Amino acid sequence: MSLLELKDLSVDLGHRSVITDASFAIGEGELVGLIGPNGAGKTTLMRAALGLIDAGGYSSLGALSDQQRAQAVAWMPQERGVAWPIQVQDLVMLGRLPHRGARAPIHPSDQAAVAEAIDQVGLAGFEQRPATQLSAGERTRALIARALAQDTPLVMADEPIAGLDPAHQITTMETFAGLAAAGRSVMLSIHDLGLAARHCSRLILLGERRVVADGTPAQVLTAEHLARIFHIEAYFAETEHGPVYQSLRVLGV
Ligand SMILES: Nc1ncnc2c1ncn2[C@@H]1O[C@H](COP(=O)(O)OP(=O)(O)OP(=O)(O)O)[C@@H](O)[C@H]1O
Repeated sequence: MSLLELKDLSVDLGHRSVITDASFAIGEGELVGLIGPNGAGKTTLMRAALGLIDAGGYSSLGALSDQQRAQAVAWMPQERGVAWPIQVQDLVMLGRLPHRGARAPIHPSDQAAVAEAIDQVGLAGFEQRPATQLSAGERTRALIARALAQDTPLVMADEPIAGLDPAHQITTMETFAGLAAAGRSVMLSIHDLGLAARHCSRLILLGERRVVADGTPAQVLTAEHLARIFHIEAYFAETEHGPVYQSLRVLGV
């Protein structure tokens, strides 16, 4: 079953074409890394898929009501600001709103989902801390927890591991891989191609205003794609530790 289907999705911003004719589907059990240089259109593609900005073509999420969409997909935007001193447990509980409604009492299953999500991001003990008193990385993890607590078939996250320390980058990717193993799916934009290669089951490469490649890390992180789209040379190998990727040098410099 497709959790997201895009057909010929096209976006113009400021009278400029940003994405043309993006078509792909995300099924159950996938961890999809959306990669591409700065400005390639990763955020734009995800926001258009969610129906947050106008786009041509078709997104399967586009026709859903706000509540249906919030039950189908958890969205973690790139902005990490929390404007008021809400406690971490209450911030994460906001992820339960699509299921219980704003006025319904909190059910033990909501509390269990929140506690599990807080534990998954390593914030146990921070439940009553105001989110405004967290470090940037801790706040990012609280927002990941809010998306996890939403308990949706699909999670879409814009650079969720940016700013996290190495251990939390790995545990976050492992948490996402765990969701995929359980039949849910995650699509995240990501600049760390090493972690993308290691943890994602599939990569979608954006460049030249379109989907340039879509496949396994080995199929997408080819020398030709890296040179043409990222202007870099890199090392990539399937090893006993799994896929290993390292950017080496900028080409033409
Ligand atoms: N409101 C806007 N009006 C005009 N152009 C915009 C607008 N928002 C974004 N853009 C442009 O659209 C292009 C795609 O931006 P987008 O944020 O989707 O890229 P990205 O791949 O997510 O980049 P990054 O890796 O830097 O986060 C960029 O060239 C950007 O300058």
